Amino acid sequence: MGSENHYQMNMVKGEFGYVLEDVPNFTDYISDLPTYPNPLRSNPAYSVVKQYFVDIDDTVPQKIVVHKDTPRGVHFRRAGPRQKVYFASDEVQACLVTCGGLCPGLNTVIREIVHSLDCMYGVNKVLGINGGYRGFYSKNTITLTPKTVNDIHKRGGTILGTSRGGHDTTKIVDSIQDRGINQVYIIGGDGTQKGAAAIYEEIRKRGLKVVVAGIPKTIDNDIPVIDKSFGFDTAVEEAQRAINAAHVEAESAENGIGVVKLMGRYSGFIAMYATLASRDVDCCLIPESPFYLEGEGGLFEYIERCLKENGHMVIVIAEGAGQELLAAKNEEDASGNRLLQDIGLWISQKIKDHFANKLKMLLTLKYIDPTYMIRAIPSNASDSVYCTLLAQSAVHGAMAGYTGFTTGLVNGRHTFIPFNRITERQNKVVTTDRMWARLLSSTNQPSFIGPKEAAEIGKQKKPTTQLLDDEDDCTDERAGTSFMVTSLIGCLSCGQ
Ligand SMILES: Nc1ncnc2c1ncn2[C@@H]1O[C@H](COP(=O)(O)OP(=O)(O)O)[C@@H](O)[C@H]1O
Ligand SMILES: O=P(O)(O)OC[C@H]1O[C@](O)(COP(=O)(O)O)[C@@H](O)[C@@H]1O
Ligand SMILES: [Mg+2]
Repeated sequence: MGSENHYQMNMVKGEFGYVLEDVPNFTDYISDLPTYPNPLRSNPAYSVVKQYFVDIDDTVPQKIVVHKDTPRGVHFRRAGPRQKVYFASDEVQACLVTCGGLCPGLNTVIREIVHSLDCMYGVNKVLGINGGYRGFYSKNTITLTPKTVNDIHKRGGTILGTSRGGHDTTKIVDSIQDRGINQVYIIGGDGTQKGAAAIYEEIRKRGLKVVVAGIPKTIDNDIPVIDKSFGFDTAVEEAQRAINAAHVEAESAENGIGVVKLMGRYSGFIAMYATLASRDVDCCLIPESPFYLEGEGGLFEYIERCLKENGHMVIVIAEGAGQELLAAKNEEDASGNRLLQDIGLWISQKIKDHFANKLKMLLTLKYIDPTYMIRAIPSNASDSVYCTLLAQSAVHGAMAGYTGFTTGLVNGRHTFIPFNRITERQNKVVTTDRMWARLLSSTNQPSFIGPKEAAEIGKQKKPTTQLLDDEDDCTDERAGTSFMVTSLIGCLSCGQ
């Protein structure tokens, strides 16, 4: 076994190409810390469970489809309770913060962290940071108890409030130190996890016994490595209501077109899965698949054909799709995310103009943008269970002295993932994978790829049985996953 230590990740190499991308632990930078038996040993609910504690050597492979001669590949540390913990119950002062855009399930995660700390580890000092990162140094905290958070999972949004921008590492860590906080739970997306990594690094530089644990939140499902993010199922489900409405409107009019814009700044997962689930959608446009309007194989030609054949059609468009067709806005939000133009409005106008002016064809187009209605609802049943497990994993990891990690589901198993793995790239729909092919075959829409490009892609294609070794690689089975979308159609990221 060889090992390399970095601030954000400990890399352990074993036989047959085994690699463990391990998360940091207090023991990496603080010596002689006392440990305590895990209080769960005497918890009546859990003490009867056989093998309740996770073995120190348990790891989860990122790639689970293998050939007999393929290297074992990258593994992540399995989440779950450990025999020993690094905190006495009354020593813990925890805090929670939610950052970035809203997502169904935020309140569920908050509730479950507070409840897990209390019921599993006897921890009852938990603070809520108000209004995202800037709340650490500019707002009062709120006390969170099992009683005060008991019903919050039934509400959308976050009881703590959230914000973009305002990340000031020094001020945040000063505030953590001043308040005597030693467990920081940070719930947020890619930007938030980058901020969490910076906080962890500063804490480590100062040599503090303070855990930084991330819980990945992204309604767009744009965080890599994990099977999927909480709130995603809920968003796909809620999007059905908008698509149904668009379909009803379109079907009821002569040459009716329903256009629905769904979230997805850089990744079209919600649009793709909402389309696959609905079966009423005739065209799905996502950021990863550029499209064009005019000419052979273009969108206008396809719309004309749909209207001739069916008398109506439904188009789903992700908010980040086709941005290259619009004049760039060159504006950013407070977190540095590029502000997008309203592609739904733009495309609706283009379609109307084309059919009125060029084809002299009468059509009725209705445009629906349900973005904030979808984001604001509470998590559905499947996401709520997922939120609970993520929260419990974060608490188990923190109590066991792990830090600088994000909890996440990898191949249906809960794991601790180093921050840099989560923040180094974005998860995107791979349009050369099977899931996008399934979508194209279900809608019958054009691929918007010219014959020349298709030939190029064909040339690049690896043999179908070859296992992919690149980082976008994914696996066929989501072992043990009972989630609606994943278990029905396969892996969210690669479409297998
Ligand atoms: N590179 C970064 N370094 C430190 N903090 C960041 C970084 N990017 C974003 N943040 C902070 O993370 C928070 C949330 O980021 P944002 O991009 O709005 O949402 P999300 O986390 O959902 O992607 C903001 O407070 C922002 O200032
Ligand atoms: O209007 P806001 O709050 O800036 O949010 C809009 C953005 O939020 C999102 O829902 C996701 O944002 P996050 O980066 O916070 O996860 C995007 O789909 C959308 O572009
Ligand atoms: Mg983001």
